[in-house]
Amino acid sequence: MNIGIIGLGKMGYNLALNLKDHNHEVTAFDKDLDAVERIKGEGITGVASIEELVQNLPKPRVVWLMVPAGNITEMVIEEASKSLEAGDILIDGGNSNYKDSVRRAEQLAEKGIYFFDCGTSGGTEGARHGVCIMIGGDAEVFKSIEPFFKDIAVENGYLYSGKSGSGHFLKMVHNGIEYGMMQAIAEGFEILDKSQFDYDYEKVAKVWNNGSVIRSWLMELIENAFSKDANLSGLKGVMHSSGEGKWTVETALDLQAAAPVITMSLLMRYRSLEEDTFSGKVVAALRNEFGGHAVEKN
Ligand SMILES: O=C(O)[C@H](O)[C@@H](O)[C@H](O)[C@H](O)COP(=O)(O)O
Repeated sequence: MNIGIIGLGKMGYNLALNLKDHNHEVTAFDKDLDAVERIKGEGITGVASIEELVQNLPKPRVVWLMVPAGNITEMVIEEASKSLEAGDILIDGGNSNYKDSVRRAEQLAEKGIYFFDCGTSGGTEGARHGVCIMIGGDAEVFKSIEPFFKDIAVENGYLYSGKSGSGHFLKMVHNGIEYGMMQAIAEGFEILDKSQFDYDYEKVAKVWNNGSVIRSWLMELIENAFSKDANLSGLKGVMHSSGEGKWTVETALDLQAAAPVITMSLLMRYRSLEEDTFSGKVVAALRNEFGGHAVEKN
């Protein structure tokens, strides 16, 4: 089958190769023309514009976006929708906010274009060799593109989750869970690190990965990280976030769903971005005022 890929970053590039491995005819575009040149070297058709990509595909066209969520996705969809026609299919495989996906599906439907919001998990390795995908959009049209998902996903690794928005909503909650799981693992190692015992963290992660209740891919990844840097001393404990955790917490609040673990793990990420905090100074000052407790000064 034919498919166009827009966005040849780490995820898009690997997805394009994964699709090609499964004998799909891939046409690829990225504004970084070096990436286009590189993928041509892999035997994939590379083009110099979105318009050319659309023209290169047989109708009804299937175009998969793999670009950063937010403004870039918005601009690329606007650009692609100028060339796409009624009956064509646009898949957003990025981490878009589900509310944007609901709106985009409605706007594109006015032109007869089918939009699928597609949460893609598994990192770059997953994109290359077997991904996990959650897909929202038209149930009937989904059947026509299901072979793509079946081919590039791991076994049982794709789900048609329902109407537009449901794919990105599911991915958002998945990422919220990811925040909480990572934070719990991190806190466990923090306690070990502050204890009187002298643990080898790589070995700890390894033993936990063999038969324990908390064995997991995340534990394997941290085992791997400890194997490269035994105490992670080369890293700063600064935890950035790209929005999905925040949206999960906002959604939980809107729905009055109690989600303390995910919420706290998001707040820990924000806290990690600051060297010192004003709130900390305020509490220190209050303790000093009412109890004469010691403060540390700059
Ligand atoms: O399932 C996945 O493969 C991940 O969830 C991925 O999609 C995520 O976007 C990034 O790992 C960063 O997310 P944060 O920047 O929010 O931590």
